[in-house]
Amino acid sequence: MKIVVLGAGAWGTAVAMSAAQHPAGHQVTLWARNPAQASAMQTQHENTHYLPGMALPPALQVASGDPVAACYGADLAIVATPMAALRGMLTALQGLSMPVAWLCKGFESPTGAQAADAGLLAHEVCAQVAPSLRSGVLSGPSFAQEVARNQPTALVAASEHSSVREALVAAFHSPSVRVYANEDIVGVEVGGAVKNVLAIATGLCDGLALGLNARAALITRGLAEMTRLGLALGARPDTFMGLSGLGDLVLTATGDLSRNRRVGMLLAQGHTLAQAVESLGHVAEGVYCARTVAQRAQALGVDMPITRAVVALLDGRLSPPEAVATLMGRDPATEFADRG
Ligand SMILES: NC(=O)c1ccc[n+]([C@@H]2O[C@H](COP(=O)([O-])OP(=O)(O)OC[C@H]3O[C@@H](n4cnc5c(N)ncnc54)[C@H](O)[C@@H]3O)[C@@H](O)[C@H]2O)c1
Ligand SMILES: O=P(O)(O)OC[C@H](O)CO
Repeated sequence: MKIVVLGAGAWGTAVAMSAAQHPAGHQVTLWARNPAQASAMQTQHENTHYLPGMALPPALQVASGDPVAACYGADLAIVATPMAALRGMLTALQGLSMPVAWLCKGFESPTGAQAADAGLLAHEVCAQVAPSLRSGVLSGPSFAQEVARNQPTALVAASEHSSVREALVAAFHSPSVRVYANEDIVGVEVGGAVKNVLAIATGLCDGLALGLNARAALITRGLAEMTRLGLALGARPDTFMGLSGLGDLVLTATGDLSRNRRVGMLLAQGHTLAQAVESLGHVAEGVYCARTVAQRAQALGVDMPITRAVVALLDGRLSPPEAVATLMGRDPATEFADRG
């Protein structure tokens, strides 16, 4: 297969490296928007800013310039930018006929003239700007550094189009990566977005040394609120027990490679949000989509107390100890309040 990965951050680079070593001998091109970064990767055989210390496979091609031109002749295009760049990239790609999948995990955060609009999931953005694309998402518990080292990883390919699911499995299922297909793109995207917000909460919890009991409680109650939002948006309940739900939540909420978890830990240590974000050097999508998650939940009448506490923390309305006190100070509740 010919595969183009558009976006040369940590995850786009890792995914391109993995595909370029696939036993089927895929031809893989990694496209960077910054020509200087592309030429540095070509000469150094390394993405020194976003994935330092990982040698790029010799077969991996690097490109820059027009992203649509980079896709000509490809069998599969992968959008590996953050959520904030997805709309622009899909608008550019709207006329393509090959399957297109994105890797970003979040809700779009509306800005400028659209600030009052609801923030959208990636497939909702695609429906607005590129409805004729055959599209989907590749998600699941996956730290870029581990995939770049070919450490065992399981992903989920979600799309309503079987040809997109099949293309993603053919491209990425390998001796080190298992790719499971799922038709529930709503559930897969909700899991990938909300786990980032919840990882900020567990980072805060661990940064304040609140203990393992507290972290397990946050993960479990976080899964409940993620599931409630997903069901209200039309997802299937079992998706939240899968790789993009429980799997990615456990990884991101507990794994020290997580940027979102690190934001929570830095806030607990007294850093400002601006300092925390600046020190990462990478995107932490939970910072940008927490408010949107809370707004969409509120519009649907879905209770998401952990998400609300994270938003108040990020907005500076609550200090780290106050955010914890707010969660612990809630009235007693039934564990499964939605049971019929
Ligand atoms: N890093 C991971 O382990 C990982 C794993 C799974 C999913 N993801 C998701 O993948 C997405 C990308 O994450 P990342 O880790 O690669 O981020 P990163 O911060 O490492 O890199 C972001 C990349 O996007 C590029 N970019 C930003 N705006 C762009 C634009 N307008 N056009 C083209 N390129 C643009 C940047 O130049 C950079 O190369 C995020 O939504 C993230 O949640 C990341
Ligand atoms: O580093 P994070 O917090 O963006 O998480 C990376 C991946 O999404 C984990 O699956």
